[in-house]
Order: sequence, then structure tokens, then C-alpha cells
Amino acid sequence: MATTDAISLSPKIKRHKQYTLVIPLDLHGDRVLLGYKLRGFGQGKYNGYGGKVEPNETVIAAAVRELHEESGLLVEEPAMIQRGVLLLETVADDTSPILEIHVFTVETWEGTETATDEMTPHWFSLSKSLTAPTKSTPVSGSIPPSFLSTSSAAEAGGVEESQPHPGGPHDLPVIPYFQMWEESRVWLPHLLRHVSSSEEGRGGVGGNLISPEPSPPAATAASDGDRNETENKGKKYFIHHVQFIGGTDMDAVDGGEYSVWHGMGPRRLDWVDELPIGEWEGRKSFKTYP
Ligand SMILES: CNc1ncnc2c1ncn2[C@@H]1O[C@H](COP(=O)(O)OP(=O)(O)OP(=O)(O)O)[C@@H](O)[C@H]1O
Repeated sequence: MATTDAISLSPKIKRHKQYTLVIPLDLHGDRVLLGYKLRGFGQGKYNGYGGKVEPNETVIAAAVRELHEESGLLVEEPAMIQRGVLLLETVADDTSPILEIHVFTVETWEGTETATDEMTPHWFSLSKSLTAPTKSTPVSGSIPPSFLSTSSAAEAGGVEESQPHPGGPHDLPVIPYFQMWEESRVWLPHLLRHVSSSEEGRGGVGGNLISPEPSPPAATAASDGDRNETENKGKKYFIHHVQFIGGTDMDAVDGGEYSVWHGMGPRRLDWVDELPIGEWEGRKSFKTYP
């Protein structure tokens, strides 16, 4: 199935601003960890853990550092599993940078998720969050306190042993996609399906907790410019390119949100064998695409 080609990047004239985004996955517990952002860019939304790549820092080092700073989880660089890149472009403005967000998952770590002044940790059900949400998908508007990570979880000494949800992982809520950045509704279910189907293939996911890969509604798949999922089998990385339309003032904060992010325009999501990483302003970065 062809992708929609109604979108093409113009990175030659745009700077890239690099960010990281790390999603901890407890595959045996069928759980996904997200943080609720308490301040700054994305305040009031759930997201993975991450931040800006500092000058002279590699993307992977930034991913490790930000995960630790914001969640308390400690990983070594090789434990970071690179999953893809988000390229978020503001079409109305040639001067604002393309956000180049490098997405990783981690499946093993040291330490326990802790609340920081930037993010509060929340676990969600992995198997219940595999389908692209629609407005009618039940979302967890308010997260019951029992789902919050507590100091008792911390005292239990790690994810394997902790019991933050007494009813078991199946009591965990669906990821609240409508309380995330808009474009996460598109790529995150794809990524979770990709991870769970490849884990299933290896017989790796805890006790068949992952249900068979659902097919997204045809209309959703087509409008997201996504390839047929069976065609993507075996491809390792996703590229999600989104053009946002609307305001572009990065300094304009309105109720905690940057006004620039209010409209998701053309977009495409592709799975690829290799990420076309090249040089950008002297550092490894995302190359012209496609
Ligand atoms: C617009 N659509 C988006 N979709 C998904 N994720 C998005 C995003 N836009 C930004 N992000 C993530 O949000 C974090 C911001 O990080 P941010 O707090 O600004 O960085 P950092 O911690 O370095 O800043 P301070 O040190 O607090 O200034 C960082 O993980 C980045 O990947």
C-alpha cells in the first residue's frame, strides 16, 4: 500500500533541534511508564522521559541523562533501544527549527521510578493501549491514586518486585492518548504494536499478556499515511514526520502550552531498516528525508 506523499521536508533551510524521548517498558508486567509533565514544554501532558540534547553531547548520552534526571531510572547506553525519530516541522515559519526527537525504549534499568519536580510517574497497560485512539476510546481522565508510583513501590526495590497496583497489571488504565502531544496518538500505538508483536515472536512477553495485533480502522491508517502493517514486519525504526500548522511563536505560552502546536497538518509514518542519520551542523543528525 502506498504512503501519502503529500508531505516533503525542506531541511536544507531549517535548523534541527534535537531532543530525546525514552519510554520504559516492563514487558513481563505488561506495563508502560509515562511521566506527567509538571512544568515547562509540554506541561500538563503525559509523555516519555527526555529533553534537549546539550552541545557536545551524543543523543544517546542525553537520553540516559534525561531519563535519570526525570524518573530516577538508571540505564547504561547499550540498554537504550532506538526505535525511531519524530520530525516535527512548523510549516508556516521557515525560521523555527524542526524538532528532531529521537525515540527510545528501555526494558531493563536500575532503580525505581520516582516523582521529580518535572515529572510524576504513572504506569499504563501495554496490551490495552495498542490501538490508535479515537475520541470514543475510553481515556483515563483522572488516574486513580492506586496507579501512582508510591514510596512503597520504591521501597520494594524495583519494578519486578513492586506492587503498585494490587489488582494486577490488567487493572492498569489505557494510555491517556488525548492527554499527550497530539501526534503521539499516531506513532505511539504503532510503536507499542511493533514492540509487542516482535516480543511475541520471540515468545518473550510475560505469559501471553499481549493480545494479537489489532488492525487499526482503515480510515485511520490511510489518513496517517501509514504502510500496511504486514509490509512493515521486520523493519526496525519508524520515522514520523508531521507538519504543524498554526502559530509559530516559540515564546508564546498560553495556559502552559506553546501556541505553535495546536494544529497537526500533513503527516506520514514509515518503517525503515535504517535511520538515515547524517551530519547536521557538525553533529550526527537526521538526514534529508525521504
Ligand atoms: C510537539 N510534540 C512532541 N511530541 C512528543 N514529545 C515532545 C514533543 N515536543 C517535545 N517533546 C518532548 O518533550 C520534552 C521536552 O523537554 P524539555 O523539558 O523542553 O527539555 P529539557 O528537560 O532539556 O529542558 P529544561 O532543562 O527543563 O529547560 C522532550 O522529551 C521532548 O522530546
